Amino acid sequence: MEHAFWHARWQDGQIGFHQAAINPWLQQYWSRLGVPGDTSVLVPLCGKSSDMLWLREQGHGVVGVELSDLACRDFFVEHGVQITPVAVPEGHTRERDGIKLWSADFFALGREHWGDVAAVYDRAALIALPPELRRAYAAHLRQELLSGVEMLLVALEFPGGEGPPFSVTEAEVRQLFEPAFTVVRLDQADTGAARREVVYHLTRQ
Ligand SMILES: C[S@@+](CC[C@H](N)C(=O)[O-])C[C@H]1O[C@@H](n2cnc3c(N)ncnc32)[C@H](O)[C@@H]1O
Repeated sequence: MEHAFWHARWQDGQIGFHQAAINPWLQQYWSRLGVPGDTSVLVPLCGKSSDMLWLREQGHGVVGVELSDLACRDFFVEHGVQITPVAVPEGHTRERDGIKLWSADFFALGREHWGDVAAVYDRAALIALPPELRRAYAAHLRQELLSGVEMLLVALEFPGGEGPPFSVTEAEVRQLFEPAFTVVRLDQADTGAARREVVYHLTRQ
């Protein structure tokens, strides 16, 4: 998926993927991961997700990575915070009250940028990427995450169709992440139009 595609989506306000409400799977299953509250959580391809605020409220530091500078700006502005972005070689950063957003290509950042994280929260990140980038995404996480890092992954399954979003089955999740990660399917729910959300708990081995 070209960067220009996502920049255009944000520019034109075509962000139907954005949810104003906190994700119910996050609220239901986060505690199952057993991540201590004073640790940091990486949120890849974060958009302007309010889920980051919820994670912060649980005591976590939050590091979000998002291609669109508009999205990063809007996240803070919509929560009443004006921040001057800091230019860095990879893009820009904005940081306030334990939430740091990088407007940068996720694949250009690694552990040296996002620091020590105990967990990853993926809602609509993996499924936003076409097949070759899904492989690159899983490989990048495998490369950059230390043993013991937990991950909550919300995927979507549906027959056929052109993405994004893309349908990502359990078989593909396992193919992408095992054996470097253990993969436990936690739950699922039909969301209408033959779509099913499936939530997984992964642990980096
Ligand atoms: C489907 S949206 C999901 C956003 C967010 N996770 C949510 O739940 O609202 C996917 C996001 O990934 C961003 N994105 C796509 N490719 C990216 C990349 N290579 N690096 C960082 N962000 C990227 C897009 O700009 C878009 O905001």
